[in-house]
Amino acid sequence: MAGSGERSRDELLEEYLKAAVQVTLEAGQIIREALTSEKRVQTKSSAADLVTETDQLVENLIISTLSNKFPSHRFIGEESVAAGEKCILTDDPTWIIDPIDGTCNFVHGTPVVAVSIGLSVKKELELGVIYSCVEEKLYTGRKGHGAFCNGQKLQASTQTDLSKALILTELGSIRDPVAVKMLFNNMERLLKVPAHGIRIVGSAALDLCHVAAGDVDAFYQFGLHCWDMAAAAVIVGEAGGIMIDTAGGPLDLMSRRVVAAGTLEMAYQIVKELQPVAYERDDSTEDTSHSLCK
Ligand SMILES: O=P([O-])([O-])O[C@@H]1[C@@H](O)[C@H](O)[C@@H](O)[C@H](O)[C@@H]1O
Ligand SMILES: [Mg+2]
Ligand SMILES: [Mg+2]
Repeated sequence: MAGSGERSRDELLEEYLKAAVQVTLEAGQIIREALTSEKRVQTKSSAADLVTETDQLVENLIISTLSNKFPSHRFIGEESVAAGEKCILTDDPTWIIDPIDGTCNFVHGTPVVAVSIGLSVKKELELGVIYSCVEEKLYTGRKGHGAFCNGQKLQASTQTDLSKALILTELGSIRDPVAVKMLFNNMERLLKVPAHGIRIVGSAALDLCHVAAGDVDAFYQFGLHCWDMAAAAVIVGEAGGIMIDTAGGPLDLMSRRVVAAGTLEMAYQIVKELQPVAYERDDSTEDTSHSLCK
């Protein structure tokens, strides 16, 4: 039990959640105000993998704010990794940050953009905050304490039949013809079941918030990153949903692939239909660029 001077683990996690919410709302306002302004756009792993000065500014704001409050914490940020920082998870409290999820939407002024901040402690995802900046919907989840959207408790879908499912996915920023063909093949296989429908909104984090809210039945993607999934893994789990690997095993945060659903039965039916698209892991240190999608 913590002494009177020390805070309990529960109190610390509450403090971490509060700090994440505060900086997320601040970041969301910056993004909302910049949505329709002139942007300096650069590309990363492909001509469709975009980054703007707002992504970088927001990530710096989040990291500087949280590291000032919690100097012993570590950070995995999408744009810091793009600038060469390592994407390695240790036992230390680690914030996993996507400053703008939906940057392509942001570049085009499409109002489907989010900030996503997850926290891992001893390699366990403990809390997540995702802010849909234009809708002003704040999704939060803390392990063992439920998931909420603007304070309303979230409950994932109870649908167990793939032929009655509305599914979300994302195509990512890969434009290699073979990989694109494989991505469409997966959609075709699901539509042949037939699933009710497939939708693409351009933000994996917001897709996963829809799974947590129960207004879609499932989401899957090959090619997303740990920062797209970290916060959402807590929010979906706390809403009674499930996030697993596309091969059916437990979620592997660094694997670049995921199936999320309101029920395990739904997730397994999707796993059965999917053909794998191999991407280089987020934490990969070998040079596998010749054989895997980036
Ligand atoms: O880059 P970003 O906007 O943070 O994240 C986006 C992901 O949320 C989405 O799943 C993927 O399809 C896009 O290519 C992009 O990676
Ligand atoms: Mg993202
Ligand atoms: Mg991003």
